[in-house]
Amino acid sequence: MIEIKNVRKAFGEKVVLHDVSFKMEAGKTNLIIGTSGSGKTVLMKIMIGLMSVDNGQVLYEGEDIVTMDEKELKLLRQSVGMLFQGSALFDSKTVEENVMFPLDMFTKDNYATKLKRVNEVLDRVNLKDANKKFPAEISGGMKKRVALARAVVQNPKYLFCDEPNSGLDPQTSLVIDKLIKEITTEFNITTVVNTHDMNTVMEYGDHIVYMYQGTKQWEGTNKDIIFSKDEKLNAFIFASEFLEKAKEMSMMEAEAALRSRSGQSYKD
Ligand SMILES: Nc1ncnc2c1ncn2[C@@H]1O[C@H](COP(=O)(O)OP(=O)(O)OP(=O)(O)O)[C@@H](O)[C@H]1O
Repeated sequence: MIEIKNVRKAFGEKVVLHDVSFKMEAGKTNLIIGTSGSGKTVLMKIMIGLMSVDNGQVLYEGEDIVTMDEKELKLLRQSVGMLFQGSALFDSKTVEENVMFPLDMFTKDNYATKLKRVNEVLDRVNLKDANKKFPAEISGGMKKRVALARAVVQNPKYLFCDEPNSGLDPQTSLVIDKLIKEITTEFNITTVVNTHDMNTVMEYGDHIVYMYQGTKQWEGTNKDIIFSKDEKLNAFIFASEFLEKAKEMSMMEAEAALRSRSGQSYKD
């Protein structure tokens, strides 16, 4: 579990995070959502220890990373996997070499052991027979899967995904979301996803933190969102007519279910 407690961050006079607190639990897809400039990226960088805080704590299983030195942070980062926007693969390395990179960096395993692990994770993201291909030779969705394989190759306890669906079509996005969700549950990872994708929010939002102008405006699950009365959250989530309609329909269905449970007819 990762817990953020009373985190404040300012750049000069400008406060970009005001007293933010929340918990991200293991085995859950924890999402951070919010409009552009609301502080999601800064929050993510702080959670990974790439940016300092002015105030507050960032606790990994109760251990505050704010007070850790570089050596302790480096050790912690070995249990953290990261999936960046745009995949961030090395163009001059093959798929296999890209996925093996963290093992080359952080382990002393021999090649056969590393290759076995690489093949396991490539298999897990449904990417067999792509080992010798270069990033330029594969699709955007495949690149994301390679990047995900690389992010989990060291069996991380924590997984950070920054806009994992950026640049992908809706169907491929769903494949990536599903994989992230499955891997999170399967290996009981504390996964934190920074996303703008409403499909992800509705489908995989086990726990959602909505950021508004540097404050945590709302927190809940994808099911709670449907019934939320928070005007700022609603304006953000139901900005499209399609989602507004979906909300209305869900409300009607829920109402009908409640009425039938209490013995009333839906036509009442
Ligand atoms: N290094 C920095 N120096 C000064 N201001 C910064 C810095 N990094 C971020 N900010 C400011 O902090 C605020 C929050 O930025 P952040 O990148 O976290 O937003 P975001 O919610 O991730 O936006 P987006 O969805 O567009 O990526 C913005 O006003 C931004 O200009």
